[in-house]
Amino acid sequence: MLPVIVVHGGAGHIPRERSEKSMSGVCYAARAGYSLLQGGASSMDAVVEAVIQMENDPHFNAGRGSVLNVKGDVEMDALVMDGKTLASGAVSAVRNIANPVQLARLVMDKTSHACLTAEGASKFARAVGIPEVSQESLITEYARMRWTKNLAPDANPVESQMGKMGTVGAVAVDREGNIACATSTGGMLNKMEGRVGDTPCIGSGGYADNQTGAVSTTGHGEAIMKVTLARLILFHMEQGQTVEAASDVGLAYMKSRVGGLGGVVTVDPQGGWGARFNS
Ligand SMILES: NC(=O)C[C@H](N)C(=O)O
Repeated sequence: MLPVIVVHGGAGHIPRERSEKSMSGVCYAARAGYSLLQGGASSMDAVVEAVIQMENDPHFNAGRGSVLNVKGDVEMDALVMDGKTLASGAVSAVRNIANPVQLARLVMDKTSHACLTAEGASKFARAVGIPEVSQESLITEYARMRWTKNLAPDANPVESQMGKMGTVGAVAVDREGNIACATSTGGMLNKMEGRVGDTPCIGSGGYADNQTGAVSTTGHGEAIMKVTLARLILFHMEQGQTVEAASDVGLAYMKSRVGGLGGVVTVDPQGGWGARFNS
């Protein structure tokens, strides 16, 4: 079958001066993943490659460019899931690495666990030879500026969170019909130290199942977790809804039930795809 990849760079408000760079960043990532798929690579290889490209791009809230926590530090979450075996790997609250999605994949491939967190994740990264990078190298001037602005007494927390939804993710179906998802984020601006969002939690930040499809989510993590948004959308697809309808129903439920805003990219096993948001 013809392979498909769909990527997202978050569903928040993008300031006009950053929109061109965000657009070219997602296009570049989609092309990088798609050229692997065209060469016969697996959907897992493709989604990881696409997400690495966006983690390396400072215009997104993932890897370099991540938002800062309350202490002004970067702590990142990432997830991968393989729809053939339902294997998954994740890292949460991890520091000092450039590509958390790569580490999430190694958790899946090289451990018997589904998620490693904080210092344990860093130790694992060292053990498998992932180079350590300085916190400074992950922090952009823009992230620092938003953090400082958010500390001001007249800051508008709703406005500043909406600007911070540039989590990245991808879903893909390869030539063999295997499906995968990957999601990576710096989380929410000003989050508490150690806060873990939806992104590394299977069913919330993403889900992939060859029998139904795959979803990668972005938005307010605490709301996404309340409704397990990715799995909820796949449930509606199992009930016969199209990719787009199921995505809209899931997002609408999150909004009406818990007031949550966000966005998703979704694929089905036939290569049908959707990119929907309510933010
Ligand atoms: N930008 C985002 O999508 C944030 C992410 N979902 C989180 O809550 O950590």
